Amino acid sequence: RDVAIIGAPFKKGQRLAGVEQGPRVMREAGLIEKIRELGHNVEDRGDLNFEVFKDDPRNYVLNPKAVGAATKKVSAAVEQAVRDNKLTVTLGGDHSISIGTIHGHAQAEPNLCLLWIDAHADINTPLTTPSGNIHGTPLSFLVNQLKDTIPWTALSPFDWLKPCLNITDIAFVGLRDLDPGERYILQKFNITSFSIHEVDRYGIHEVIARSLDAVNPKGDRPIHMSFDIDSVDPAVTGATGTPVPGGLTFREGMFIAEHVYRTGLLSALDLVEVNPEVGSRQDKANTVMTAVEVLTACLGKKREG
Ligand SMILES: N[C@](CCCC[B-](O)(O)O)(CCN1CCC(O)CC1)C(=O)O
Ligand SMILES: [Mn+2]
Ligand SMILES: [Mn+2]
Ligand SMILES: [Mn+2]
Repeated sequence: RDVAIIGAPFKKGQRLAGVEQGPRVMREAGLIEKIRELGHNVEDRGDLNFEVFKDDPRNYVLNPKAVGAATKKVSAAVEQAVRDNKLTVTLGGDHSISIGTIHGHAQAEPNLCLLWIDAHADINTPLTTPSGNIHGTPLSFLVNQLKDTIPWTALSPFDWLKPCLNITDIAFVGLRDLDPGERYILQKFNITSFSIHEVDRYGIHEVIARSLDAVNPKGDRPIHMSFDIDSVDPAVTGATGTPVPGGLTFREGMFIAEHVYRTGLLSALDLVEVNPEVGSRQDKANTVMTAVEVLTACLGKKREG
């Protein structure tokens, strides 16, 4: 396949500095070359430039202008790459960028299904978010069934955005830290979700197989996978903004990636929330290495020695 890499050095979906360095540190770890070594024709489309907004007062959520403008750019870039028939990889940056990656992907592939690999559901609405950080809310902006929970007129920077996902198109893997509003939404809509408890109970193969069976039963839908590095255990990936103990092992993360690659249906992929300024130097090295390994496994690298 032809692969396009898009850098989204974005941090305004949350409060910590450093997550905007994600694309740089993943490239410096040789990501592009490692993907090329797999035989792919890789086009690095560089980093998107995001407009800075001086006055960006909180309006339910933090940095609405910055996030609205940035995600609009991300959407256009991902849409173009998918239309160019590229397997499109977007490097974050915080998880708010997925408002753009999924919207853009859906313009070109309306029948997509979504795998959300994360310690968190990121489905708070602007009214339920406990932090105001948009990286905890991206799915509420995208899902048809939640469109009436968004104060669209107040959030005019998002007026370009039309919900494009059915809540039944989503499967969560790795959940272990939900807010009350999120728990309510997951239960109300009976969303397919496999927490770490289920990973322990069924094993990762069964969990990813059931996830795909739920959202792509006929194996005929393009897959969008949004991989938050904090889905993996912080002992392995401590360089991230919202670490939660008891996450996926390195091997479980790799298994998810390998299994999704083998469907042959992966169409767009996000790797987000790598923050090299959080934790120790060892945390940074481990986190960047894990991110790069997961990405190359998504693109066909096999653990066979
Ligand atoms: N659910 C959180 C975390 C979002 C993480 C976004 B990411 O993209 O990294 O998945 C808040 C989580 N929770 C709030 C209460 C605290 O005691 C513990 C953290 C939120 O701020 O919405
Ligand atoms: Mn290729
Ligand atoms: Mn997370
Ligand atoms: Mn996330």
